[in-house]
Amino acid sequence: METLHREKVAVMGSGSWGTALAVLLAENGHDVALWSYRQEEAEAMAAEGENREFLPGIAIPKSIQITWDCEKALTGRQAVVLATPSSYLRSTLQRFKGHLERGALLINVAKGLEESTLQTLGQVIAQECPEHQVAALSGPSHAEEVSRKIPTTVVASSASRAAAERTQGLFMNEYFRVYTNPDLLGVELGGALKNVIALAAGISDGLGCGDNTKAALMTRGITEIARLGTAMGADFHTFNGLSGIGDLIVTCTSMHSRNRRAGILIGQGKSLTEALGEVHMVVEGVYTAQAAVKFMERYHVEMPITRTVYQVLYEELPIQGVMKNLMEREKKSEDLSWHLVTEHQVRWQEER
Ligand SMILES: NC(=O)C1=CN([C@@H]2O[C@H](COP(=O)(O)OP(=O)(O)OC[C@H]3O[C@@H](n4cnc5c(N)ncnc54)[C@H](OP(=O)(O)O)[C@@H]3O)[C@@H](O)[C@H]2O)C=CC1
Ligand SMILES: O=C(CO)COP(=O)(O)O
Repeated sequence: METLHREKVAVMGSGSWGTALAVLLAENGHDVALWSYRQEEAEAMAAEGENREFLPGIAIPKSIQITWDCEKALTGRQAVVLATPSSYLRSTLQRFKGHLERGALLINVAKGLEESTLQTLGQVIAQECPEHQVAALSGPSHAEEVSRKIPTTVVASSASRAAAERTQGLFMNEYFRVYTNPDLLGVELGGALKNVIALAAGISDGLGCGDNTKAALMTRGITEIARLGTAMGADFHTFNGLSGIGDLIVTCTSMHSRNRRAGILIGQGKSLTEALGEVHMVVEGVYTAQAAVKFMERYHVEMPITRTVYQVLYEELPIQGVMKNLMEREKKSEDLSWHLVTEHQVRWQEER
């Protein structure tokens, strides 16, 4: 592996993902500050050398400066990793943007959509910090595995090639392989929307359905994600990549997935509140489902799995009705190539 360019990096958010990435960046030789929004959390991590609540068993190197003081975390740092849950991204940015260094690169690692504005997280960041370049790091990557150096691949995406390549260079090492991808919108949408499909996969497991059902949910799930994504202007091919189908596979199959675990509990008959309490960590799909329903209405696309999850979470669709809802819809054609579908349909029309 080529020698790394050492940078001063701030990781803003000390949940499981922020902590795992801070450890990875420090191991890559960077000078890292890890910011927690709560003083007690920062002090506990500093005293224990570990994030016992969100990433137990992983030693936090002493070289990492753990702090709850935004100014301390950001002063002199030219790369800033945004690792808070998506619902707190805007408020966190508003709290600390005054302390950002001029020209600092902002790298979002959260996965979600802002329901109140129907913006992607990249758009939220660009709106709050218009002077800064924005990148995203996304893909199949559970913190529990990355922090144990289990081989993992992700993508670094930005409208700016230089920003994507800089992000790639910051994170890449022998167990964490980073590809670049220029389609920031597609990368963000894949990362956010797969969480709703993972809730469906969990519900299916909780209901006692089988592998056939899971395969169906994953395949039709990526189809509906791509349908919305391409309607919004994302590149169809991105959904075949790590931040699309790759992340969907890991989230729908792994016991590390909080979305899948919450889905299993709901499928077993627990209420949303009970499921969230039991999982304890952030279950992004619960919030993304609300935004996704608004997006599908705005872009006039059908997303039956996402809509069904929304109905279970917010409209009291009985859990026994989930499969009926999906299986007994009207007959359909398996529309796979969104960029070609019009051409095929025209040909079919001509054949009639
Ligand atoms: N974990 C993973 O494997 C991966 C996560 N992600 C994404 O990373 C993002 C962060 O998730 P993750 O690290 O897993 O979250 P966790 O559930 O592990 O931790 C959530 C963190 O958010 C903190 N928090 C709570 N309220 C606020 C607030 N008002 N402002 C700021 N922070 C707050 C919590 O602190 P408190 O102790 O007070 O509750 C806690 O530190 C999510 O979007 C997730 O989808 C992406 C890839 C992998
Ligand atoms: O995005 C993730 C892995 O890539 C984390 O997924 P969960 O939030 O479902 O745990």
